[in-house]
Amino acid sequence: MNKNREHFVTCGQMRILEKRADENGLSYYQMMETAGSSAAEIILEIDMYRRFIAGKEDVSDTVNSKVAETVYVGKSIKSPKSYVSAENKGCDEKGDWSSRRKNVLVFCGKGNNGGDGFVTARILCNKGYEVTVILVDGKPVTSNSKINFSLIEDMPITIVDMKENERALIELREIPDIIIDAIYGTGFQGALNGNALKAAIYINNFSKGSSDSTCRGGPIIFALDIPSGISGDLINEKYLDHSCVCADYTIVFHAKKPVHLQKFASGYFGRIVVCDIGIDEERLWNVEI
Ligand SMILES: NC(=O)C1=CN([C@@H]2O[C@H](COP(=O)(O)OP(=O)(O)OC[C@H]3O[C@@H](n4cnc5c(N)ncnc54)[C@H](O)[C@@H]3O)[C@@H](O)[C@H]2O)[C@@H](O)CC1
Ligand SMILES: [K+]
Repeated sequence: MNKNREHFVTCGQMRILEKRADENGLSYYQMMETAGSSAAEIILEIDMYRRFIAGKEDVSDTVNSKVAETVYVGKSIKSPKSYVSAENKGCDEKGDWSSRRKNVLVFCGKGNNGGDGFVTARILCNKGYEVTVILVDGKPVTSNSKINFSLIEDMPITIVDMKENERALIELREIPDIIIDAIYGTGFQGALNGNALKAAIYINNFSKGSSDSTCRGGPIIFALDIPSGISGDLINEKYLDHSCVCADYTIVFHAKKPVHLQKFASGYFGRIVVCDIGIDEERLWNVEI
Protein backbone atom coordinates (compact mmCIF):
# COMPACT_ATOMS: atom_id res chain seq x y z
CA MET A 1 0.00 0.00 0.00
CA ASN A 2 1.25 3.50 -0.82
CA LYS A 3 1.82 5.22 2.53
CA ASN A 4 1.81 8.70 1.01
CA ARG A 5 -1.86 8.76 0.19
CA GLU A 6 -4.91 8.19 2.32
CA HIS A 7 -6.17 4.67 2.03
CA PHE A 8 -9.42 4.03 0.15
CA VAL A 9 -11.11 1.25 -1.79
CA THR A 10 -13.44 1.67 -4.74
CA CYS A 11 -16.95 0.22 -4.52
CA GLY A 12 -15.89 -2.54 -6.92
CA GLN A 13 -12.87 -3.39 -4.77
CA MET A 14 -15.12 -3.43 -1.71
CA ARG A 15 -17.38 -6.00 -3.38
CA ILE A 16 -14.36 -8.18 -4.19
CA LEU A 17 -13.04 -7.89 -0.63
CA GLU A 18 -16.43 -8.80 0.84
CA LYS A 19 -16.70 -11.79 -1.49
CA ARG A 20 -13.20 -13.01 -0.62
CA ALA A 21 -13.84 -12.44 3.09
CA ASP A 22 -17.01 -14.50 2.82
CA GLU A 23 -15.15 -17.30 1.03
CA ASN A 24 -12.43 -17.22 3.70
CA GLY A 25 -14.49 -17.50 6.85
CA LEU A 26 -15.97 -14.05 7.49
CA SER A 27 -19.53 -14.35 6.23
CA TYR A 28 -21.58 -11.60 4.63
CA TYR A 29 -23.90 -11.98 7.60
CA GLN A 30 -21.05 -11.37 10.06
CA MET A 31 -19.93 -8.28 8.19
CA MET A 32 -23.43 -6.81 8.26
CA GLU A 33 -23.82 -7.59 11.96
CA THR A 34 -20.49 -5.93 12.73
CA ALA A 35 -21.25 -2.92 10.54
CA GLY A 36 -24.67 -2.33 12.11
CA SER A 37 -23.62 -3.04 15.70
CA SER A 38 -20.48 -0.91 15.47
CA ALA A 39 -22.56 1.91 14.03
CA ALA A 40 -24.95 1.56 16.99
CA GLU A 41 -22.01 1.77 19.43
CA ILE A 42 -20.72 4.92 17.78
CA ILE A 43 -24.18 6.49 17.79
CA LEU A 44 -24.70 5.60 21.46
CA GLU A 45 -21.36 7.09 22.40
CA ILE A 46 -21.96 10.33 20.52
CA ASP A 47 -25.53 10.65 21.78
CA MET A 48 -24.63 10.01 25.42
CA TYR A 49 -21.75 12.40 25.19
CA ARG A 50 -23.94 15.07 23.63
CA ARG A 51 -26.49 14.68 26.38
CA PHE A 52 -23.82 14.79 29.04
CA ILE A 53 -22.42 18.12 27.98
CA ALA A 54 -25.56 19.65 26.45
CA GLY A 55 -25.55 23.40 26.75
CA LYS A 56 -22.44 23.55 28.93
CA GLU A 57 -19.56 24.21 26.59
CA ASP A 58 -18.41 23.88 23.03
CA VAL A 59 -16.93 20.42 22.95
CA SER A 60 -16.95 19.77 19.24
CA ASP A 61 -13.19 19.23 19.12
CA THR A 62 -13.29 16.89 22.10
CA VAL A 63 -16.01 14.81 20.52
CA ASN A 64 -14.17 14.77 17.26
CA SER A 65 -10.91 13.48 18.69
CA LYS A 66 -12.65 11.04 21.03
CA VAL A 67 -14.58 9.43 18.20
CA ALA A 68 -11.82 9.62 15.64
CA GLU A 69 -9.38 7.82 17.89
CA THR A 70 -11.74 4.98 18.55
CA VAL A 71 -11.22 1.90 16.44
CA TYR A 72 -14.24 -0.30 16.11
CA VAL A 73 -13.11 -3.86 15.65
CA GLY A 74 -15.30 -6.75 14.54
CA LYS A 75 -16.56 -9.06 17.23
CA SER A 76 -16.99 -12.79 17.06
CA ILE A 77 -20.36 -13.59 15.62
CA LYS A 78 -22.90 -16.10 16.85
CA SER A 79 -26.31 -16.97 15.50
CA PRO A 80 -28.86 -14.22 14.81
CA LYS A 81 -31.01 -15.21 17.81
CA SER A 82 -28.10 -15.17 20.27
CA TYR A 83 -27.50 -11.52 19.41
CA VAL A 84 -30.98 -10.53 20.34
CA SER A 85 -30.75 -12.18 23.78
CA ALA A 86 -27.27 -10.80 24.45
CA GLU A 87 -28.48 -7.29 23.72
CA ASN A 88 -31.51 -7.73 25.96
CA LYS A 89 -29.24 -8.50 28.91
CA GLY A 90 -27.34 -5.27 28.30
CA CYS A 91 -30.57 -3.31 28.18
CA ASP A 92 -31.23 -3.47 31.94
CA GLU A 93 -27.83 -2.05 32.75
CA LYS A 94 -27.63 0.58 30.08
CA GLY A 95 -31.18 1.19 28.96
CA ASP A 96 -32.32 3.26 31.92
CA TRP A 97 -30.01 6.24 31.65
CA SER A 98 -32.64 8.24 29.85
CA SER A 99 -35.49 9.91 31.68
CA ARG A 100 -37.23 10.28 28.32
CA ARG A 101 -36.93 7.58 25.67
CA LYS A 102 -35.20 9.13 22.74
CA ASN A 103 -36.70 8.88 19.28
CA VAL A 104 -34.66 7.38 16.50
CA LEU A 105 -35.74 7.34 12.87
CA VAL A 106 -33.93 4.82 10.71
CA PHE A 107 -34.44 5.21 6.97
CA CYS A 108 -33.71 1.88 5.27
CA GLY A 109 -33.36 1.01 1.60
CA LYS A 110 -34.02 -2.45 0.22
CA GLY A 111 -30.35 -3.45 -0.19
CA ASN A 112 -27.55 -4.25 2.25
CA ASN A 113 -27.16 -0.66 3.42
CA GLY A 114 -30.74 -1.00 4.65
CA GLY A 115 -29.69 -4.29 6.27
CA ASP A 116 -27.06 -2.43 8.29
CA GLY A 117 -29.84 -0.04 9.30
CA PHE A 118 -32.00 -2.93 10.61
CA VAL A 119 -29.11 -4.18 12.78
CA THR A 120 -28.54 -0.69 14.18
CA ALA A 121 -32.29 -0.25 14.79
CA ARG A 122 -32.45 -3.55 16.69
CA ILE A 123 -29.56 -2.68 18.96
CA LEU A 124 -30.73 0.86 19.71
CA CYS A 125 -34.21 -0.49 20.53
CA ASN A 126 -32.67 -2.95 22.97
CA LYS A 127 -30.75 -0.09 24.55
CA GLY A 128 -34.00 1.71 25.36
CA TYR A 129 -34.46 4.00 22.36
CA GLU A 130 -37.86 4.41 20.74
CA VAL A 131 -37.14 3.32 17.18
CA THR A 132 -39.10 3.85 14.00
CA VAL A 133 -37.88 2.17 10.82
CA ILE A 134 -38.96 3.73 7.55
CA LEU A 135 -38.84 1.38 4.57
CA VAL A 136 -38.06 3.78 1.77
CA ASP A 137 -38.17 1.36 -1.17
CA GLY A 138 -40.40 -1.28 0.39
CA LYS A 139 -39.38 -4.60 1.95
CA PRO A 140 -35.73 -5.72 1.78
CA VAL A 141 -34.59 -7.86 -1.14
CA THR A 142 -31.11 -9.12 -0.25
CA SER A 143 -30.80 -12.28 1.83
CA ASN A 144 -29.01 -10.84 4.88
CA SER A 145 -31.11 -7.76 4.85
CA LYS A 146 -34.21 -9.98 4.91
CA ILE A 147 -32.88 -11.93 7.91
CA ASN A 148 -32.17 -8.73 9.81
CA PHE A 149 -35.57 -7.33 8.92
CA SER A 150 -37.21 -10.49 10.27
CA LEU A 151 -35.36 -9.97 13.57
CA ILE A 152 -36.94 -6.55 14.12
CA GLU A 153 -40.44 -7.44 12.99
CA ASP A 154 -41.43 -8.86 16.39
CA MET A 155 -39.75 -6.12 18.38
CA PRO A 156 -41.34 -2.95 19.76
CA ILE A 157 -40.17 -1.03 16.71
CA THR A 158 -42.60 0.92 14.56
CA ILE A 159 -42.19 -0.04 10.92
CA VAL A 160 -43.54 2.28 8.26
CA ASP A 161 -43.48 1.42 4.56
CA MET A 162 -43.36 4.48 2.32
CA LYS A 163 -44.45 2.33 -0.60
CA GLU A 164 -47.71 1.51 1.16
CA ASN A 165 -48.29 4.87 2.79
CA GLU A 166 -47.70 7.97 0.72
CA ARG A 167 -48.25 10.18 3.76
CA ALA A 168 -45.74 8.31 5.91
CA LEU A 169 -43.41 11.25 6.43
CA ILE A 170 -46.19 13.79 6.89
CA GLU A 171 -47.68 11.58 9.60
CA LEU A 172 -44.47 11.54 11.65
CA ARG A 173 -45.54 13.56 14.65
CA GLU A 174 -42.45 14.09 16.76
CA ILE A 175 -39.15 15.64 15.88
CA PRO A 176 -36.64 12.79 16.17
CA ASP A 177 -33.54 12.99 18.35
CA ILE A 178 -31.49 10.88 15.97
CA ILE A 179 -31.84 10.18 12.26
CA ILE A 180 -29.99 7.31 10.62
CA ASP A 181 -29.64 7.22 6.87
CA ALA A 182 -29.36 3.61 5.69
CA ILE A 183 -31.04 4.07 2.33
CA TYR A 184 -28.15 3.56 -0.09
CA GLY A 185 -24.46 2.82 0.23
CA THR A 186 -21.93 1.47 -2.24
CA GLY A 187 -24.65 -0.01 -4.49
CA PHE A 188 -25.99 3.42 -5.46
CA GLN A 189 -25.29 5.23 -8.71
CA GLY A 190 -26.95 8.25 -10.31
CA ALA A 191 -29.38 10.61 -8.64
CA LEU A 192 -32.09 10.26 -6.00
CA ASN A 193 -35.67 9.95 -7.07
CA GLY A 194 -39.08 8.88 -5.76
CA ASN A 195 -39.37 8.06 -2.07
CA ALA A 196 -35.62 8.23 -1.50
CA LEU A 197 -35.65 11.83 -2.68
CA LYS A 198 -38.59 12.59 -0.38
CA ALA A 199 -36.72 10.98 2.51
CA ALA A 200 -33.58 13.01 1.79
CA ILE A 201 -35.62 16.22 1.70
CA TYR A 202 -37.20 15.28 5.04
CA ILE A 203 -33.80 14.55 6.59
CA ASN A 204 -32.19 17.67 5.19
CA ASN A 205 -34.91 19.81 6.75
CA PHE A 206 -33.07 19.16 10.00
CA SER A 207 -29.52 19.30 8.78
CA LYS A 208 -27.62 22.50 9.15
CA GLY A 209 -24.71 21.72 6.93
CA SER A 210 -21.41 22.40 8.58
CA SER A 211 -22.83 23.50 11.94
CA ASP A 212 -22.10 20.83 14.55
CA SER A 213 -25.19 19.04 15.80
CA THR A 214 -23.26 17.78 18.82
CA CYS A 215 -23.70 21.27 20.16
CA ARG A 216 -26.73 22.61 18.31
CA GLY A 217 -30.26 21.43 19.06
CA GLY A 218 -32.29 19.15 16.78
CA PRO A 219 -31.60 15.64 15.59
CA ILE A 220 -28.11 14.32 14.92
CA ILE A 221 -27.93 12.83 11.45
CA PHE A 222 -25.82 9.74 10.90
CA ALA A 223 -25.21 8.27 7.44
CA LEU A 224 -24.16 4.64 7.19
CA ASP A 225 -21.22 4.19 4.84
CA ILE A 226 -22.17 7.01 2.43
CA PRO A 227 -24.86 9.71 2.65
CA SER A 228 -27.62 8.46 0.36
CA GLY A 229 -27.61 10.04 -3.07
CA ILE A 230 -23.82 10.12 -3.34
CA SER A 231 -22.10 7.50 -5.47
CA GLY A 232 -19.13 6.01 -3.64
CA ASP A 233 -16.82 6.18 -6.66
CA LEU A 234 -17.67 9.77 -7.56
CA ILE A 235 -14.62 11.92 -8.21
CA ASN A 236 -16.10 14.53 -10.56
CA GLU A 237 -18.03 17.36 -8.94
CA LYS A 238 -20.17 17.73 -12.06
CA TYR A 239 -22.02 14.52 -11.16
CA LEU A 240 -22.71 15.32 -7.51
CA ASP A 241 -26.45 15.32 -6.83
CA HIS A 242 -26.97 18.10 -4.30
CA SER A 243 -30.26 16.63 -3.14
CA CYS A 244 -28.29 13.90 -1.34
CA VAL A 245 -28.47 13.45 2.42
CA CYS A 246 -26.39 15.93 4.40
CA ALA A 247 -25.07 14.15 7.50
CA ASP A 248 -23.44 15.24 10.74
CA TYR A 249 -21.51 11.97 10.95
CA THR A 250 -20.76 9.40 8.27
CA ILE A 251 -19.88 5.98 9.63
CA VAL A 252 -17.77 4.38 6.91
CA PHE A 253 -17.36 0.61 6.75
CA HIS A 254 -13.88 -0.88 6.36
CA ALA A 255 -12.28 2.01 4.41
CA LYS A 256 -13.11 5.29 2.77
CA LYS A 257 -14.46 5.12 -0.74
CA PRO A 258 -13.13 7.54 -3.39
CA VAL A 259 -15.86 10.14 -2.81
CA HIS A 260 -14.98 10.43 0.89
CA LEU A 261 -11.68 12.00 -0.17
CA GLN A 262 -13.23 14.63 -2.42
CA LYS A 263 -13.20 18.16 -1.04
CA PHE A 264 -16.24 19.14 -3.12
CA ALA A 265 -18.38 16.56 -1.29
CA SER A 266 -16.98 17.06 2.22
CA GLY A 267 -19.88 19.26 3.35
CA TYR A 268 -22.23 16.26 3.07
CA PHE A 269 -20.29 13.85 5.28
CA GLY A 270 -19.94 15.79 8.51
CA ARG A 271 -17.34 13.96 10.58
CA ILE A 272 -16.18 10.70 9.10
CA VAL A 273 -15.66 7.72 11.40
CA VAL A 274 -14.06 4.70 9.74
CA CYS A 275 -15.20 1.47 11.29
CA ASP A 276 -13.41 -1.89 11.04
CA ILE A 277 -15.78 -4.71 10.05
CA GLY A 278 -13.18 -7.45 10.26
CA ILE A 279 -11.88 -7.41 6.68
CA ASP A 280 -8.15 -8.20 6.54
CA GLU A 281 -7.47 -6.42 3.29
CA GLU A 282 -3.76 -7.21 2.90
CA ARG A 283 -4.41 -10.92 3.34
CA LEU A 284 -7.47 -10.97 1.10
CA TRP A 285 -5.69 -9.30 -1.82
CA ASN A 286 -3.14 -12.10 -1.64
CA VAL A 287 -5.40 -15.15 -1.30
CA GLU A 288 -5.29 -17.64 -4.13
CA ILE A 289 -8.44 -17.63 -6.23
N1 LIG B 1 -22.03 -7.00 0.89
C1 LIG B 1 -22.19 -7.15 2.20
O1 LIG B 1 -22.45 -8.21 2.68
C2 LIG B 1 -22.05 -6.01 3.09
C3 LIG B 1 -22.56 -4.79 2.72
N2 LIG B 1 -22.60 -3.77 3.57
C4 LIG B 1 -23.45 -2.62 3.31
O2 LIG B 1 -24.12 -2.77 2.09
C5 LIG B 1 -23.93 -1.63 1.25
C6 LIG B 1 -23.96 -2.09 -0.17
O3 LIG B 1 -25.14 -2.84 -0.33
P1 LIG B 1 -25.79 -3.14 -1.73
O4 LIG B 1 -24.74 -3.56 -2.67
O5 LIG B 1 -26.93 -4.05 -1.47
O6 LIG B 1 -26.29 -1.74 -2.23
P2 LIG B 1 -27.08 -0.55 -1.50
O7 LIG B 1 -27.80 -1.05 -0.31
O8 LIG B 1 -26.13 0.55 -1.38
O9 LIG B 1 -28.15 -0.13 -2.61
C7 LIG B 1 -28.72 -1.11 -3.43
C8 LIG B 1 -30.03 -0.69 -4.03
O10 LIG B 1 -29.98 0.61 -4.56
C9 LIG B 1 -30.60 0.59 -5.83
N3 LIG B 1 -30.11 1.74 -6.60
C10 LIG B 1 -28.88 1.96 -7.11
N4 LIG B 1 -28.85 3.16 -7.75
C11 LIG B 1 -30.09 3.69 -7.63
C12 LIG B 1 -30.71 4.90 -8.09
N5 LIG B 1 -30.04 5.83 -8.77
N6 LIG B 1 -32.00 5.12 -7.79
C13 LIG B 1 -32.70 4.21 -7.08
N7 LIG B 1 -32.18 3.04 -6.62
C14 LIG B 1 -30.90 2.79 -6.90
C15 LIG B 1 -30.23 -0.76 -6.40
O11 LIG B 1 -31.14 -1.14 -7.40
C16 LIG B 1 -30.36 -1.63 -5.17
O12 LIG B 1 -31.67 -2.10 -4.96
C17 LIG B 1 -22.65 -1.01 1.74
O13 LIG B 1 -22.60 0.36 1.49
C18 LIG B 1 -22.68 -1.32 3.22
O14 LIG B 1 -23.42 -0.35 3.91
C19 LIG B 1 -22.20 -3.98 4.97
O15 LIG B 1 -23.31 -4.53 5.60
C20 LIG B 1 -21.07 -4.95 5.08
C21 LIG B 1 -21.39 -6.22 4.41
K1 LIG C 1 -26.48 5.58 3.56
